Amino acid sequence: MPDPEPSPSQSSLPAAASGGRPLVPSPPIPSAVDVSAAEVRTPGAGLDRILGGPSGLGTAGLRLVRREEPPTPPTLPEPPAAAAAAEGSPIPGLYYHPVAEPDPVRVEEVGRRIKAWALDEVDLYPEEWEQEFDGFSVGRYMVVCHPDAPTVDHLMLATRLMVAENAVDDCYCEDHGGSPIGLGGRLLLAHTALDPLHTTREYQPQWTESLHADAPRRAYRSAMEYFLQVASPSQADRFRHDMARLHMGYLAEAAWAQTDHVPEVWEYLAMRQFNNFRPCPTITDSVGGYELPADLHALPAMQRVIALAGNATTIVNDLYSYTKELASPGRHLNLPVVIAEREGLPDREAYLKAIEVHNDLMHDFEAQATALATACPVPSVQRFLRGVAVWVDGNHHWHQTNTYRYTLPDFW
Ligand SMILES: CC(C)=CCC/C(C)=C(\C)COP(=O)(O)OP(=O)(O)O
Ligand SMILES: [Mg+2]
Repeated sequence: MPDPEPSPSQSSLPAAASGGRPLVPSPPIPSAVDVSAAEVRTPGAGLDRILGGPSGLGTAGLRLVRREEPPTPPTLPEPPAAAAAAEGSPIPGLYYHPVAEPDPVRVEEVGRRIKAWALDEVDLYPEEWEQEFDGFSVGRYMVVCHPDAPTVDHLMLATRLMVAENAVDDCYCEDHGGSPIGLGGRLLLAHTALDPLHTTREYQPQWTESLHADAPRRAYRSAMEYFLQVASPSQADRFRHDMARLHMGYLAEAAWAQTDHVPEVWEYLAMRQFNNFRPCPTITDSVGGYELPADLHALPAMQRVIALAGNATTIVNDLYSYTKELASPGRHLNLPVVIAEREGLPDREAYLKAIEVHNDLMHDFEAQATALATACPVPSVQRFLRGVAVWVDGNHHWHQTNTYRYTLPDFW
């Protein structure tokens, strides 16, 4: 992967590991000073065991202190007057953190390279979809979500995967030929582009050929091939697991659409925990050029932080895409729509309640992340938590400023 690297005018993270200040005025990870002990689950005994390392005969070399530490990230920039420059308005009452504008040099380079990949390497879309592809502004999205990526090559890992994930959603599930009918089969076969089929010599070639059969599979296959050049086996496996979660969420949404079923609010939230941005923030270490070890990623406290972060980012999408989804054919479920239907609230009240749900998720995410960062003073954990928090903030920024795609309802 060649990298004519534009000099980043923005980079960050983690405040703790770099000794610098955070790029965004976001939660004080890893300082837990403002979190009441009653609100936060203490990371459990599993953490003590991992931090202590194995204790049996001959295990001294396996202790946590022997882990390779993440590289020190680049120097932090001056905080810009970013929010003022951003297009689009934030949702009134939404709890979020403003971020620095993404480095325009990186945005342009990622935008140039992703278009070349889409057109020349995976033949992603027909000419008529070009405006929509450009309007998605995936370069801006990924640069703002990964300010600590050491190179544009690293950013491209996230960018290709983001485009591929959206191609699957659009072409298999939603408004570019998607349908709930037959979705399970399509998703499973596409999933094999991430998690390969191991079969007999007779059938292997047909499977290999199938990975070129449509744009979603070409995109998944290629994006994963690049990702595997950088990700460790456990990072790759983490990603596959998160993608399986995502596909399960798509299937539940589709099943409800097929029978025009509106789930209860908690059931909708359960579906949306799977049909979720989670696979994007959880590659923050691969994109940052370091690794959160598998046993630390698997900690229940880390899993809770990741789930809360993913849920907050995804409800942000429900809120910003509300009018787009109301205008789409049929009934498109999102949190305000489900609250209105299931709790008998007027649209505006339901929307305002959905904002509160989002804000509660954000506060809980920050409290749990702070508690974990305090309990687990390991540089890769600190940096990963910071990376997830910045992804959450960058995701909000992209939704707020993507006025090509999203418009706020007239509720204020
Ligand atoms: C990038 C990625 C992993 C996406 C998976 C789930 C997904 C498509 C979203 C969380 C976005 O939700 P939605 O389909 O409602 O998107 P738009 O509102 O149409 O932008
Ligand atoms: Mg949406």
